[in-house]
Amino acid sequence: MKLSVPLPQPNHFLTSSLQQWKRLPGGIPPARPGHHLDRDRRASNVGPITAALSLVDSPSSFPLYQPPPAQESLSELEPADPDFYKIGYVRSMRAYGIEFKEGPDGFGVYASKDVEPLRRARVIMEIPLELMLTIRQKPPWMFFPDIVPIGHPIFDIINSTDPETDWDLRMACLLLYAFDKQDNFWQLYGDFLPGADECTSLLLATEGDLLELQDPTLATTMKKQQRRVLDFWEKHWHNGAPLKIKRLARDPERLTWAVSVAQSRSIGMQIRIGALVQDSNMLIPYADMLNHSFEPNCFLHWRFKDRMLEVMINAGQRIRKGDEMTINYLGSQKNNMFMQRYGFSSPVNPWDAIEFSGNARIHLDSFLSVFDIAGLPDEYYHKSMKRTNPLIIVSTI
Ligand SMILES: C[S@@+](CC[C@H](N)C(=O)[O-])C[C@H]1O[C@@H](n2cnc3c(N)ncnc32)[C@H](O)[C@@H]1O
Repeated sequence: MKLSVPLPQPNHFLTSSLQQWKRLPGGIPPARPGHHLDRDRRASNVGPITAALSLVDSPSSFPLYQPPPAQESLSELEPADPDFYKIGYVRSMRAYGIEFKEGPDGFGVYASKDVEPLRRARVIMEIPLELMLTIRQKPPWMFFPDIVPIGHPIFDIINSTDPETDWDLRMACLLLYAFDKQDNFWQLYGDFLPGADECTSLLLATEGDLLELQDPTLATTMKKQQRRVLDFWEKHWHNGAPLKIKRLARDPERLTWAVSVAQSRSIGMQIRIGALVQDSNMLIPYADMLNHSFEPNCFLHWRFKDRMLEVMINAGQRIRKGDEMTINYLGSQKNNMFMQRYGFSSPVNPWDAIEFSGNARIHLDSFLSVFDIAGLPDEYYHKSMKRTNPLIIVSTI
């Protein structure tokens, strides 16, 4: 009999280090301890990046966030210049009524005020395209913003990847390149990303950790994935590689960390740039702080007209101050898929089924109620079939 039941959550990866994170005034995530880059040095290099945090309690002193002098409401947003990226103008990220802080699942996004249910979805974050790392899913590879110059050797490395399977390697290359590129926003944002010791991704797990999963199939899959990343590093980061490649990932651990960030924080999305609709992989700063729920109160929406990613509260959703804002990462996937990509599983995953050796597939809920298993958390007993919340709604405006 083959059982597929929720795996234990590997929160031990997170808990010890998370205790050290302190909330700054204004609810802005502080830089994580032990981050790999020198924040002060980079802060002095990066001039034009700002984040407008309307409705957040109070401004933070962290240089990444320079709130505007006056508070703005949604109706007062200035129209965006459609050519902003051509002229190099960097727009701000804006947040409304939320704060970023530490919670049981690492950093998360929390409501800083009550929100009454509205008939229409309501914006809580706006993130402009030029702050994201975006790469087209099919060749010819295109990047937004166009940070990789054609002649740069990282472009050849990206070009060598398998278009079908290696989106995460491409994104990791782009991320490492962005960290290295002078004045790039990601040099600052890197301080907000979890370090290798904080990331729950199983790509970073030791052999012993993988054995503890008690899921040989998942352990084998993860070992193959670790090998794939290592092979990629050995192929491109060899002794003869140019210095500008070598310094991006001096050791394989650095590349593995970047791939785990790519896997656990990026999303696939269809965006329209000009007349072209592009399937893209995107790392979206600030939105990547949203944790997962099977009953999310938010969703992501791409606003075509000014190339903004909006995080929106579901229409009709009541929010209480302090509630965590969540999205559904994968829709109707089982826990092994969540474990594989994000390094966590959920005891309330409505899509996890118990498989028997015959043809029968019994939903976990039915199994638990039929056999009246006692002593399990209440969450196991929920009966309602969850609706699938689409992660992204692409506007047709
Ligand atoms: C996109 S990031 C979200 C922000 C992250 N919590 C942080 O500290 O930066 C995804 C990671 O958050 C954690 N996470 C998100 N949702 C979770 C959940 N429902 N249960 C446990 N961990 C979760 C996992 O470590 C996952 O790999």
